[in-house]
Amino acid sequence: MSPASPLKVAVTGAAGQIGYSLLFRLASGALGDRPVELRLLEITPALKALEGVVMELDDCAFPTLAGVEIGDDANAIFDGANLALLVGARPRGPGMERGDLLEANGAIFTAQGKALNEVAADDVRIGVTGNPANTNALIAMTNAPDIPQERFSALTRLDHNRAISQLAAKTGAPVTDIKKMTIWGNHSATQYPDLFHAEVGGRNAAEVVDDQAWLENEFIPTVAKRGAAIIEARGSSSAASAASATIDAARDWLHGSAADDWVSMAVPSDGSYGVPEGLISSFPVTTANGDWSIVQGLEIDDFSRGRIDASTAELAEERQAVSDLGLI
Ligand SMILES: NC(=O)c1ccc[n+]([C@@H]2O[C@H](COP(=O)([O-])OP(=O)(O)OC[C@H]3O[C@@H](n4cnc5c(N)ncnc54)[C@H](O)[C@@H]3O)[C@@H](O)[C@H]2O)c1
Ligand SMILES: O=C(O)C[C@H](O)C(=O)O
Repeated sequence: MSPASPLKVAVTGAAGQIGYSLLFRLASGALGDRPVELRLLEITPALKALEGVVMELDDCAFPTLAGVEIGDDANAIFDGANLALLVGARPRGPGMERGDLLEANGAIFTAQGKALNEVAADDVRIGVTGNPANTNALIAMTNAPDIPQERFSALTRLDHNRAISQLAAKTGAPVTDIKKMTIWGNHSATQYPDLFHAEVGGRNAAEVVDDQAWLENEFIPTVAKRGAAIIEARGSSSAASAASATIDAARDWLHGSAADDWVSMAVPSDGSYGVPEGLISSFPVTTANGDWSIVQGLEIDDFSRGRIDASTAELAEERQAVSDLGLI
């Protein structure tokens, strides 16, 4: 493919809340100057609403938008996709955990994994935002045996960004001074936002904060339960911030992370840091040339070990549950 040809970006759930923010960012150049062709998948009853969103996209006259195709057939929409952002899924409501969505959303990712396997471009990268994101990514990956496993990831960048923001507020540092944040494990209440390897202005974040009680009783729960707090406040789940994190993750995956930093991505484990192989778990990663690699050699103390193990145990339970449902 020549560099000037449009990047074909497939987005599922395009008529939903996240879609309403995400599409306009993608179309206006958030992934770079290369024109994008949007390929938007929805369920049949939502196509009319999606037509309205496309009218709005047209009305923006974005120079970087090379075309838009919409439809309810995954095999047609994913055809030739270089990037697939799997957002479409039922969101949780008040009082639900993300794991409650496993059965409802599992079937979607089985079918979409199969369709991607059939028709996506050879260089496709697949980012899963729809919840429960890690296990949905596992389902899609397992149902797409011809696509290399490292092309699948699930979104923990929103948690990563939330953690940066909370640490910035605590220390008074600008977000640009905060580096090497890590989210480990599942995009769920068991996730482990790790300050022991993060830096504030080049200094170790846990030492700068020097307050284990804040770290345990405020920082970790605030980040891990932020999704629920937003649902409680807004009456519906995070949308613009989720779209923004989806863009951050895709941009860094395609174009590379900063030399002095790393990002959090949920990727298939190779057994690093004792995370069982094959689980899609969040790790600190660097990205370059469209590939990610897990940052190696970090020391994990007993506190962090316990937190990582708890979240990966939940991922193993989710894997068992979807296996029992015949989805993988
Ligand atoms: N990983 C994260 O950080 C994160 C953050 C926020 C939200 N989410 C999740 O993202 C998902 C979408 O959230 P939302 O607020 O946009 O929800 P929404 O209900 O507003 O939109 C979801 C859209 O998906 C569509 N859809 C359903 N089944 C589909 C299918 N088989 N194919 C294509 N489209 C389909 C629906 O018609 C709907 O338009 C939810 O699962 C939510 O929990 C994840
Ligand atoms: O919490 C949710 O259900 C939505 C999303 O995963 C979030 O973290 O905001």
